[in-house]
Amino acid sequence: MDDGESKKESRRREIEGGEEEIGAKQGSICGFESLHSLLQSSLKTETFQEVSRLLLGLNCGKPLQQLDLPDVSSALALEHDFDIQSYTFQAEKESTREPRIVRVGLIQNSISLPTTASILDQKKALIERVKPLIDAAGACGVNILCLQEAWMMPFAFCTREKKWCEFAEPIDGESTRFLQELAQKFNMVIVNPILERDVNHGDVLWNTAVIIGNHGNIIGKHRKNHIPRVGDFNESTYYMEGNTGHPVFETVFGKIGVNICYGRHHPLNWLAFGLNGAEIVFNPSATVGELSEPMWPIEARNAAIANSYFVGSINRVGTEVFPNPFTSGDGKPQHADFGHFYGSSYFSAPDASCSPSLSRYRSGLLISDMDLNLCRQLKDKWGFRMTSRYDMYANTLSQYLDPDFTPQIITDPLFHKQS
Ligand SMILES: NC(=O)NCCC(=O)O
Repeated sequence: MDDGESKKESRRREIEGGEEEIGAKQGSICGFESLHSLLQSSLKTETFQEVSRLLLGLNCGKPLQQLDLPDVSSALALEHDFDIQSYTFQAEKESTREPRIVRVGLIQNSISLPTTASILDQKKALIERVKPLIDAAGACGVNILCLQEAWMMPFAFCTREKKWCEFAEPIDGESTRFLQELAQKFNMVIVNPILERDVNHGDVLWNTAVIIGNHGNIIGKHRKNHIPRVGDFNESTYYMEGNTGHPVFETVFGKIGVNICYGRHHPLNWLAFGLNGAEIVFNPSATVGELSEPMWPIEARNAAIANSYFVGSINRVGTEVFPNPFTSGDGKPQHADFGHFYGSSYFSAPDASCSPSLSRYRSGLLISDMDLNLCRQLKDKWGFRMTSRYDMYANTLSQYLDPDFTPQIITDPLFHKQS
């Protein structure tokens, strides 16, 4: 048994005998931070390589390479207890275009204070939690960074209590001002997902992503298009479906769009960002294991393939407990937490490759270099835009929207006779 194999064997024994340790790490997968680390530690090297090829795909015919990060970022990760990982997606060399390599970062985090702390203290603690992760991204030269959905608050929408509306802030509010400084300092585009208070339109609320340019300027905003009405996701009690369409923001580092959380279940939402020319679409999310975990590794990856762009998927981590128990009309006993937010942020590429995901229970920073030339290379290879038959679907959709629509069903003439 070589050294690597014996380490794996002893880890396996540790896991098999270590139920206590497993239970102690709430949110772990059999004691591991992620499915990837479980497989890596549990399988023989060659078996793991083959499993990875099938699960994560290949980029330019090779497994995804890891990036070297500066020591300062690893030191920050150690000091502030966060997961940090980095990869690089390559493209084929072209004769007429230089590579367009951009370094992209995703941040997932847990809340820092209990939900019973004062709102001001909770916000301050979240800023303090996220700051070292952004500093690490800055030290690594990240060009575009995206935070998780409504990162400046606990995901309190399960409760339906209106006191949480106090977390809302205008587009140029506290979190934007905090990030504007860092955007300028690190020459970084930052996507800031917030609960927005629209002060110019009667103080209404939205679930919004503010796009901050690398000079600290506000480039624009996008409001969540699809609002969930599933399980404890009672967000429709707080805000309505967005009214900003599918904007793509042309930044100095590339064209980006933001498909906020539940929008990832809607293929047309992904499509519209693609039609508007997005090269990277971020999916800042807040979702829990019981509800959506089997969907998580599929939907964004499928969108990246179908639309020939990169996707950065982010989910918060941890279990958030609220002062008053709630129910959500699903017959379940009243409860005071939302379930476990399973993190697992990851990148997907247009060539069907994807990165391993971040921890299932720790805050983390995922960094990836991506050559944006890969988008057009995949369009040329697969021709999805050319073969898409949009005219046919436009027709079907407009027929469907007619109140007198009848589905196009051709019934077997023998079917009714048989029954
Ligand atoms: N935040 C949010 O939209 N969550 C909905 C649940 C899901 O889409 O998995």
